[in-house]
Amino acid sequence: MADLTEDPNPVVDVDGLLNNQEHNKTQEENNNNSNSQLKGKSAVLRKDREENSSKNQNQAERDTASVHRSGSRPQLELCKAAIEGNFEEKDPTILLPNQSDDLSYLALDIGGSLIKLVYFSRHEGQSIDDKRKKTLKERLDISNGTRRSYPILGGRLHFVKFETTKINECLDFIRSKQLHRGGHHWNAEAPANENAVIKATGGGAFKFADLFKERLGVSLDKEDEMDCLVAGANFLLKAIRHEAFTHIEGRKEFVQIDHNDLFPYLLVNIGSGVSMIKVDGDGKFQQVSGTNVGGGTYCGLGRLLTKCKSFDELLELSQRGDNRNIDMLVGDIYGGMDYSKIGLSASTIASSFGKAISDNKELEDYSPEDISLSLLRMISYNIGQIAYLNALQFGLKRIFFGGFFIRGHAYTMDTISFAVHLWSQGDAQAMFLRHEGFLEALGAFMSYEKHGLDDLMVHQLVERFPMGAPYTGGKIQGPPLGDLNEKISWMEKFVLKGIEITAPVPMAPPPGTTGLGGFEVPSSKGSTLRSDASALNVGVLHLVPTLEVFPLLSDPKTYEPNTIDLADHNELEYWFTVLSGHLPDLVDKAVASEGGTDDAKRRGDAFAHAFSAHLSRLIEDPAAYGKFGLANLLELREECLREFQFHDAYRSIKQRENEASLAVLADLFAELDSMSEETRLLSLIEGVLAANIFDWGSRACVDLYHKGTIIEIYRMSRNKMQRPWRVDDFDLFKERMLGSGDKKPQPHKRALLFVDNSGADIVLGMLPLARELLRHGTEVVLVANSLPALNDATAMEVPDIVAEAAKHCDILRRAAEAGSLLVDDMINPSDSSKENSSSVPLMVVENGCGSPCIDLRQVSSELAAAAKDADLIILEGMGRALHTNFNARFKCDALKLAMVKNQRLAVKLIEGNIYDCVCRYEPAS
Ligand SMILES: CC(C)(COP(=O)(O)O)[C@@H](O)C(=O)NCCC(=O)O
Ligand SMILES: [Mn+2]
Repeated sequence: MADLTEDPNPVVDVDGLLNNQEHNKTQEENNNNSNSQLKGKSAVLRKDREENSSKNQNQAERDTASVHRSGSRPQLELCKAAIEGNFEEKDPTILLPNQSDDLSYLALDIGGSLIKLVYFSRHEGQSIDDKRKKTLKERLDISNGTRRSYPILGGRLHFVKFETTKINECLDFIRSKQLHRGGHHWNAEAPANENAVIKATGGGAFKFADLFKERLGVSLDKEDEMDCLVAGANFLLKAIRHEAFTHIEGRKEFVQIDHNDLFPYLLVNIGSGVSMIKVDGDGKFQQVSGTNVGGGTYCGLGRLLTKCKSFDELLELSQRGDNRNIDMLVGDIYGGMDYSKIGLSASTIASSFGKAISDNKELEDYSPEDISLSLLRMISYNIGQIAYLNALQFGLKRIFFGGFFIRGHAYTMDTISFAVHLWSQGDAQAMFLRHEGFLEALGAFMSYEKHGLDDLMVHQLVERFPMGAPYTGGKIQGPPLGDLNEKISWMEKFVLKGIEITAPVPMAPPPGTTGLGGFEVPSSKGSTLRSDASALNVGVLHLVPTLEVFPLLSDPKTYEPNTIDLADHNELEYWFTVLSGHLPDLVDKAVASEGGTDDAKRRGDAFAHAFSAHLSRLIEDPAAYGKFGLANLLELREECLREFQFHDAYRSIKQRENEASLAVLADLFAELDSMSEETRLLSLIEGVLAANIFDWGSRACVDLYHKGTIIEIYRMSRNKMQRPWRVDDFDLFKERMLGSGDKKPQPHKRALLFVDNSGADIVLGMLPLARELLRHGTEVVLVANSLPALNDATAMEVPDIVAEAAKHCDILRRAAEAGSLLVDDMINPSDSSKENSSSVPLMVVENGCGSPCIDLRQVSSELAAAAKDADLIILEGMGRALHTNFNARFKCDALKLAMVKNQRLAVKLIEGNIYDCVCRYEPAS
């Protein structure tokens, strides 16, 4: 498509349709006027439409229902909420008398310095099974009863740490959440149990057993630490896609482990001492070696040598140290040169603390910082070396390191990695685990019977990062922020930091921690590798047994949803700046969607700070939340909105755009019907591409909306359509649809249409295309979001849109009836049964997500079921066809349609310009 203007970032002149007065209108005002403006102006589209406010009301109610149905967060019952105690208090307790308790289960790992908790929570009452859904289930042959129903499925796992010295806080936390009530009974209805038992491991399970009995009335059921360690590691490595990562020269790289090819491996657990365990399977392991030089040695020697009191203090010191002042390096021996013959660089440590032999200095003459770093490296290096030698001896390909010594500390991991690399001559790699600190607690949790956790597969787990969680994996801290008010006041306390991070200043790519093969000084890293900054965040694990891998992916193993890799620092920098720039507008929309009340404003501010804090955290460490692409970032924004109870920020915009578009739909149908089949197909695809311009997530488009009404912009966009598009496989698609010459091809059996935005996009773009497919005898399934994201149409909203559209079109009406879409709104129920049989059905399914993009490894079971008979998929919009899935290959024919509404993406992806279009057709592979 040609540029809308010559300027790649244009202010678009809508074909001279607008007068100056109109230029100043907002989109909302314009849309309200759209009906009258249409009259007589458009040759294509002409129709008045009555106001239908009762329908809007209906829609709003459905939206709310939608949130309850598949909302990914609990709804807080704030009625009669009250602050307990003094309002001026720093962290007042907020009582929520009407909040029903979550069902929760708990396991503990009580170590010498930290208590780790893993607990489960389930929120009830999330499913409404309406008539439409039931019919759909029958049609798609989705059964309910086959899954083994364990109590744990369908909830969340939370990971929390406390310092052991603050065990009272931990007990208060358990009590406040009633985590001790569930015990091992898995029964929500069970009354508080006199003989309740909590699974626990670690020395503290013995030491604090009486305290737990006294304070909470529960007994600790002690589990063996090593059993727990291995069970936790096995679960994580099998169930979390990117649990393991390498850490080389300051760079984390996530490793996808094939869970069928996990065993055997070496697990190195670095606590006070070090255990090395050969793991051969679930519950199958043996300790093969170890060393007494471990975390305790670092702490003990460090304390004697530096007067530091704690492990964290020591680590902090090491950040500012320079081990060259105390270690003897290869260069010291070789006059500054590398010992290249055996591959040792000048900066490699030849002898830890070796300089002290000849320096003729006393302990006080060395800085505690340098001592701490030398010690840390000495111990890490030694552990890495011994681990590798054991892996070699037992023929183990993989070595995973865990234990409290590591704590996500960059230099520790780099040093271990260096040792493994050096001594294996590059054959072996050290790997670390994101949930490293929680292995034993998770293992203790696994030791409850019949939890169902080990039946869960990778695609049934979704990790989310609600506020409060971001720091639980890094700095040790207390309870996560459980309720909304707590979160808001926490965010308010961060206002200063928030201002600082509203416009994140991207940093240069982090320099290597060690330099090539050696040990450079950490001071060169400035703040980029603070010990807490480099720690990985541990989110909340949502266990969603209904998620499935999309069955039409050619190769799910190699499938990567994200097109843009945020590991590329330039990309990260760009997209962070863009998303920060969107924030003020988004907050305005969100607050307005909730009536602009003071409460909504307060939540809006908190949301802005929370999302900025996420951005800031990710700028600091792009790997902090695991492997994170642009699609994850866009989803994080939606999740963050939901967290602050903005369930549908674009609700009214969507409604207005739907109405304006539906008003002209009949005319569009009439015009399309007057065309030849070939012209019509082209016009339909053009229509989809043109209408994809209605995207409230694109800065450029939003600026555009101030310039005209929906219909004006739609017409302008259509008029500018010029083939060839930047990616133009239309002819190929046409041939598949219409054949060439006299040969009529077999129509597709079933098409899945992944719809995108509300308004013109779905009404004037995708619905007419769906209608054409139906006309060809192809069943059509409209696939829409489960939860709102920007102005995307949701699966709850689409049936009403279809019902409205069906009023203007027999094809749609019959197909919708055949697909039982009109069960609630049957236009003429009496004649439906006969026609049902003669029409292919039109159906709607939810996709299982609430994001502008889609990761096809985790889709709803109804979409997976609908996919089984599908031989065509159409992915529409930038989020689903470009940001994600642009490179995805499918087992069936696939059409990817989108307008590129971002200049940088256009350059990067298609070497084109903003508003260029993509029509990529890929026959079944
Ligand atoms: C969020 C989106 C992917 C939604 O696009 P859509 O899928 O609706 O076509 C898109 O608006 C986007 O990439 N925005 C980037 C930010 C910008 O250009 O302002
Ligand atoms: Mn969209």
